[in-house]
Amino acid sequence: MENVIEVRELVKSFENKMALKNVNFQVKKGETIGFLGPSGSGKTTTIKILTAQLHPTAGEVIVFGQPIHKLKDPTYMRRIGILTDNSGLYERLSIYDNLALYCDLYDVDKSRINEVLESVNLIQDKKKPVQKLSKGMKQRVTLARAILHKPDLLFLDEPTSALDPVNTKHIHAGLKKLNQEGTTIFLTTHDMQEAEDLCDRIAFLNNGEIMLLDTPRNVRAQQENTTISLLLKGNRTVVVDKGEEGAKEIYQYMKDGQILTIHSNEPTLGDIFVQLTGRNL
Ligand SMILES: Nc1ncnc2c1ncn2[C@@H]1O[C@H](COP(=O)(O)OP(=O)(O)OP(=O)(O)O)[C@@H](O)[C@H]1O
Repeated sequence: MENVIEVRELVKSFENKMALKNVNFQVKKGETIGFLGPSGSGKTTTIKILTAQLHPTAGEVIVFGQPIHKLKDPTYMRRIGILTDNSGLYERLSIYDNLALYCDLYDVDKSRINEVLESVNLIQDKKKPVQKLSKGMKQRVTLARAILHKPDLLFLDEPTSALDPVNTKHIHAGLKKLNQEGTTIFLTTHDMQEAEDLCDRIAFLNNGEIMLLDTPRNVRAQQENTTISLLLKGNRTVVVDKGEEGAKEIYQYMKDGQILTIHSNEPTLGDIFVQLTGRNL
């Protein structure tokens, strides 16, 4: 399948700080890929390079089959949507009018505005001026703006960082729909659950290096889940190893009719990140 993004040996240095160190990855058309990492690991720098807001120090970055500097060309810019925390919204204009300006810029029919406002749960608020909105609402307006023109490639820098669980769910549903309609999505997040819900593949980024890049299922499968929890009569929980000794213990409890439930203790993606990097997200 066609690669929408190709990154080879990417390096980015700021003065004496190396923010990205020999980063390599590809993103296929129609994929949703997530970059996960703690603060300062290089997530935003990666997005800024991929959207031609920053120059790489070294390496090759290809988007839509073209070297990155070509992205400044309006033909390519139209194919991209970007959500960052730098909103650039017009504070005195209403939500609707902010989006209407973008419709003119991107040559999009204004009927699309209500559609995107539904998908970010803001249809009731469309007449409100941006300056009266909460942080989470502003984040949803910038997301609406990023998807207004149904981009082929959407970059989302922590898309739900300011949102409550209800709106997060709403946004996730909207993003899945957009992805099903063909938009390739590149997102960054601190949130493991978000990565699992949305991403076909996830990259663990630590100190500017990709430690692991795979499907959430394969990432989990690489780690041994070493224990099994047994809930016994009398509300007692026992944790046993998955080896022969554990099997003997389980057999004994079963024989004695003690076991109420059994479940294996799968590590979460968060646990795996800590195992790999020694750092929390
Ligand atoms: N313009 C800049 N000048 C100097 N250093 C920078 C600049 N931008 C980023 N850095 C440094 O590069 C590293 C990576 O930063 P980046 O913003 O990409 O991290 P991040 O993973 O997005 O973090 P966060 O989750 O906090 O947004 C950090 O050490 C940061 O201080």
